[in-house]
Amino acid sequence: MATKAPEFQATALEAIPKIASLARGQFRTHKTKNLEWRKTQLRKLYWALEDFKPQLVEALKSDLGKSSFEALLTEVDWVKKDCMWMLDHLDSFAKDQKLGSPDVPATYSIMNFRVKKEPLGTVLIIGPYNYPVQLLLCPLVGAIAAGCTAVLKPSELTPACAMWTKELIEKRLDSGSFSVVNGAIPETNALMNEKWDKIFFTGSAQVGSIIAQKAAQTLTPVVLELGGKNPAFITKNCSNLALAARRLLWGKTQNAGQVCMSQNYVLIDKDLVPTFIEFLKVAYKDMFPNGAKASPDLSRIVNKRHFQRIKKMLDDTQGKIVMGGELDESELYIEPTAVLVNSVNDSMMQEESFGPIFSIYPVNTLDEALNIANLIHKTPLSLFTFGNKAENNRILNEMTSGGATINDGFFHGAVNTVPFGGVGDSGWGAYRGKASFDSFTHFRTIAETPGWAEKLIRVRYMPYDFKALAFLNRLTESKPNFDRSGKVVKGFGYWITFLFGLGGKSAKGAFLRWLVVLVAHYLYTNRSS
Ligand SMILES: NC(=O)C1=CN([C@@H]2O[C@H](COP(=O)(O)OP(=O)(O)OC[C@H]3O[C@@H](n4cnc5c(N)ncnc54)[C@H](O)[C@@H]3O)[C@@H](O)[C@H]2O)C=CC1
Ligand SMILES: CC1=C(/C=C/C(C)=C/C=C/C(C)=C/C=C/C=C(C)/C=C/C=C(C)/C=C/C=C(\C)C(=O)O)C(C)(C)CCC1
Repeated sequence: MATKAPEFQATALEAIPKIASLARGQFRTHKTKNLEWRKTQLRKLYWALEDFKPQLVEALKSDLGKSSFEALLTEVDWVKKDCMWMLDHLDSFAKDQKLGSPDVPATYSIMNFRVKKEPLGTVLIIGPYNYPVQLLLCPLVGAIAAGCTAVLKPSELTPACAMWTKELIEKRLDSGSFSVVNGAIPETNALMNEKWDKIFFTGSAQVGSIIAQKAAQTLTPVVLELGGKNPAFITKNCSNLALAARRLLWGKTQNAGQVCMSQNYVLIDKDLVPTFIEFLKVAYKDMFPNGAKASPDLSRIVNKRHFQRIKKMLDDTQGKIVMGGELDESELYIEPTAVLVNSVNDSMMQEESFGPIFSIYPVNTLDEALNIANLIHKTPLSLFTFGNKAENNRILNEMTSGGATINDGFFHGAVNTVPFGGVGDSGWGAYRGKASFDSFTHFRTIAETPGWAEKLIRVRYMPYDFKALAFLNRLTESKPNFDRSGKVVKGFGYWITFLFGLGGKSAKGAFLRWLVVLVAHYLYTNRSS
């Protein structure tokens, strides 16, 4: 039986410097460098999540109206899987990486170049409200794996989750190495006044910019996982419009569309619009046979402020609601809603939805769709394509995004082991899978110069000797196979490479090469003078 979450309590401002200093002190003991120590923390986190599961599921219900199905699939079990995956791969990630060819030229191979994976140090992780467990604790898995100590700042908008997270981290993980500071802007500002070795921020672009500016003052590196106005493209060659409608509706129903990577708007060939709307309604009926409000699966909007923000987008639109449209503030309920619009300046195109609503914008051509999408937001977090192969490739080629899914809603972000991150103003850096480990790791290059090699490498010392330099260059410089206009020159080297590439590495290939050599030799020796 789950107990009710402790009442939300912000961490005392004067305690924050001590918490940060303790985490820094714990890092300086060097215990986190030990892989077994890190694994123990990951194992403890796994079991803490398992043991606090009922509390977290209930907290997600009370903070966001999240169903227990989603609470498990996308939050608690998600992070548990992350712990297990990291435990399985940590040894190989943390191992020194020997550097050889092509990184190290053969002439320097005696220096035993290698890359040592070092923890960055003590890091700050700031989380958003929409997936309060997953988006706070997955970065933590990366930080623990890399050997960092960490202070976490959950969103104050999900207070029950914030309080349980504090309890599970501080009761179960190494004391002082991992702490949770609860609170809002003053507490985050107090944290930002401390020196960190990295700040991992997930949230809005507006706050991300504040964090990045403050971090820049102390040259602290930041990862920013931000939002975006994400487009979906449906072309006239879309092979299954019903499936496109169903899958895009999914993107706006999970967590009531409070998913930073779900679509904001759909650019669709104008001839397909009426059928697409019909298919959306069919998919809606399938998912919510008794209406969305009665569904036990649909989350609620996190609070009145966000409810009003989403409602304003609907109030301000000049478009026509073609699916959904019901709102009930007393329940923070917003029905999955599609709005047919005809202007890029419409509120439904210009604002980030971050809720269960999206717009449909009819276009005449794919060129027009690409122009509009690039105009609305050039570097969104995601994009989705529903066209034929050539069109999908064209969209991916002509518009960038943090990640992308072909033929579905946000599936590229629905697997916990592949890298996830934004581009440009939708985010800096990536995590999940190995990227989580890398994100908190310093890749430190080490060289080791043997004493016996002194004579070989003395060219570097003064007084400089140009003859020795010329000799070194002969050994290390490669000749360009291109001329000043950038064209590849097919000289002797090219034909030799071509010849040796003929037929690949097989015996047949070797036979072919010798055949060419013999024929060339025969032709040369028997040429008419
Ligand atoms: N790329 C990604 O992985 C994700 C991005 N997001 C984005 O996050 C936003 C929604 O999440 P929110 O929690 O509302 O984001 P938010 O930016 O309002 O808050 C995020 C965190 O920053 C803190 N914060 C808020 N205002 C601050 C200030 N002035 N100074 C310092 N700290 C401050 C909050 O306490 C919270 O912990 C959306 O824009 C969404 O697109 C959300 C989830 C995932
Ligand atoms: C079981 C067998 C098979 C395979 C079955 C398959 C492929 C099942 C697929 C299940 C699917 C589609 C599950 C969908 C899961 C969606 C998830 C986990 C969504 C997660 C969303 C998240 C984490 C959201 C994050 C939000 C973020 C970051 C944000 O707001 O920014 C075979 C292979 C067919 C064989 C037989 C058995």
